Amino acid sequence: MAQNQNKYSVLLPTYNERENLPVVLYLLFSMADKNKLDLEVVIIDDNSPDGTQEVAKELQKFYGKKLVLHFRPGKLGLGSAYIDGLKYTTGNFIILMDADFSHHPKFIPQFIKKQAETNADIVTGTRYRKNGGVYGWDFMRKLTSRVANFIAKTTLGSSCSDLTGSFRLYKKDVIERIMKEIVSKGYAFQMEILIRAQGYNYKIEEVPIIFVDRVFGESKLGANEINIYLKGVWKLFETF
Ligand SMILES: Nc1nc2c(ncn2[C@@H]2O[C@H](COP(=O)(O)OP(=O)(O)O[C@H]3O[C@H](CO)[C@@H](O)[C@H](O)[C@@H]3O)[C@@H](O)[C@H]2O)c(=O)[nH]1
Ligand SMILES: [Mg+2]
Repeated sequence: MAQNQNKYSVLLPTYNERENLPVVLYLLFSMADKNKLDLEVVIIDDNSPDGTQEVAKELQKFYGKKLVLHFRPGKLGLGSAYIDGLKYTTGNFIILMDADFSHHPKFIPQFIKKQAETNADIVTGTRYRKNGGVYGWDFMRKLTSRVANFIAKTTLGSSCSDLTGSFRLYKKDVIERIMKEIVSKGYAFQMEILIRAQGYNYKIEEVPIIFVDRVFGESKLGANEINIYLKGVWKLFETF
C-alpha cells in the first residue's frame, strides 16, 4: 500500500482525567508509530481540579510538538471544547475521542481504512451494530444511551445506528463547515453534528466499536446534561 500522506489530529477533551491521560497518550502514539501515521493530539482541558493540566505539561516535555495543549478557564462543556480545539489542529483529518479509555485507539486504523475505501466524509464508531457493544455500564446508563438514540432517530430521522457516540473521524473541511452551525454546547453536540451532516448529504460510514466504561474517575453525564440533550433534539426538530 502507498504511504499514507494524510495528517490526523485527535481532539481530546479532558475534565479530571489525570490518571487516564498518560496511558491514553501512550496508546495513541504507539498506535500511530505502528501504523506509520502522522498524528498530533490536541488536549482541551477545562481547568480540571484534579491537576490534569500539570500532568499534560509534563507529558508535553516528552512528546514535544505532537502534543498541543489548550487550557480553558473553566468547565465550558464538551461540544465547545471540540469547537475550540479544532482551531489548533493542523491535520487534514480530525478524530474525536474520549480521554478515559472508553474509546480505544486500536479502532483508529479501522476508521482510516474505511475512509480510504469509501472516501467517506465522516466515519463514525457505532456501539449499536453487529460486532459493536458496550461494557461496564449499569442498566440505567445503557437505557439512557438507547433512549437518547431512539428519541433522536425517530424525531429527526436518521439511518445512523449510533447518534450519541463521539468516537469519529472527519474530513477537516467537513467538520469545520458543520461546527460553524452547531448550537449544542454539551453532549447533544454528537447527535447534532450527524444530523447536520445528513442535511448536507455528506457520506457517513460506520465502524463497530466496543465502548468500555472508564476505570478511573467519573462520567460527567448528569441529569442536567440529559435535560440539555433533550432540548437540543427539540431545537433540531424545529430546524429540520
Ligand atoms: N474539556 C472538557 N472535557 C469534558 C467536559 N465534559 C466531559 N469532558 C471529557 O469528555 C470525555 C467524555 O466525557 P465522559 O464524562 O467520560 O462521558 P461519558 O459519560 O463516558 O459519555 C460518553 O458517552 C456518551 C454517550 O454515548 C457520549 O455522548 C460522550 O461523548 C462519551 O463518549 C472525557 O474525556 C471527559 O474528560 C467538559 O466540560 N470540558
Ligand atoms: Mg467516559
